[in-house]
Amino acid sequence: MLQLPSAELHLHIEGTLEPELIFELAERNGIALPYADLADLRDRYEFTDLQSFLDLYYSNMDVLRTEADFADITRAYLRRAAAAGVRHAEIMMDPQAHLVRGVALETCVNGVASALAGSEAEFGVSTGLIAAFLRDRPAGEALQVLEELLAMDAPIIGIGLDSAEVGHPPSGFVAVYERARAAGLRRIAHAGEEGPPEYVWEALDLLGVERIDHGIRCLEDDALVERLAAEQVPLTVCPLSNVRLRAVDTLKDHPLPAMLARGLNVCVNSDDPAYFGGYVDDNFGQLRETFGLSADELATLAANSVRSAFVAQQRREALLGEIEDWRLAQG
Ligand SMILES: Nc1ncnc2[nH]cnc12
Ligand SMILES: [Zn+2]
Repeated sequence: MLQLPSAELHLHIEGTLEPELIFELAERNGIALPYADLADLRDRYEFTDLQSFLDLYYSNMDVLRTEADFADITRAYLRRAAAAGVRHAEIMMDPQAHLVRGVALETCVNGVASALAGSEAEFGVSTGLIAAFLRDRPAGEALQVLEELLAMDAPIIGIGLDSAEVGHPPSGFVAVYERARAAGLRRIAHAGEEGPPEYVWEALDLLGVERIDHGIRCLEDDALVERLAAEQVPLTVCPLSNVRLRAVDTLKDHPLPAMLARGLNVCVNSDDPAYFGGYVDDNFGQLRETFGLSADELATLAANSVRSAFVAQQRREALLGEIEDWRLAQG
């Protein structure tokens, strides 16, 4: 296993729900699953686009009911991420996906947060929690949930924007991002995964985001590439996700090498590892195999992740030191 120290900046906690845990939680909560068995569930992990994945992702979340469920899924991710070399994780959660099912905000936030609180001691992984809003639901609902998160003093460091991208541009969420900025929160958004380069421009110019999640379609717009490179805007790229959601045909066709060649600030992430065939070490490993990346190039990708993290300077420097030690140890 490739144990490159890195920061994982693009990870949906609900996307770490492994098939075995789905069955375990269903039994614990007395829920009848619409699958005959594990094999039947696994057979459904074939996606044609983002929406075909989202349908299964939202459906499987139904097993998450109690604070303990949210704590367990988070602890399972942290254990696996630590084994993958992740030393800092900024974790998105989708509060609206739980609220619409009748699960209280406190239940999901406190469950995830309780696991994160013990993460450094238990797994050596520092963490941050990011509330992501669903762009295919009304912006007014997102603003109301943000107000509730602020009122309950939820331990979030920032906000994000995810779910079905095409037809739901960032421009609809200006008020949400303005409120987050005023509250001192960090701001990121998915853009340019399936959506056009215009959505990346909007995320930067209208929402004031500090990082772009995915951003791979920026390559269709030279002026945008120049802007992203000049400002070194972090792009949290998820190679195995892009293959499984058919944004690219195969990993060989992935634009990551082209993005690096254009001087973009790219890092590697797993997005929804339980659904896309791998955690961050699998992403690094398959990139290395496919593109013949050198230890120096892998270390650059890892250093990009640490430099792009919302983390204290002292922690950042310690992690950069670990990456340099890893690079030197590769010979
Ligand atoms: N890859 C992805 N794109 C948009 N929304 C998501 N929610 C979970 N994973 C996502
Ligand atoms: Zn994502």
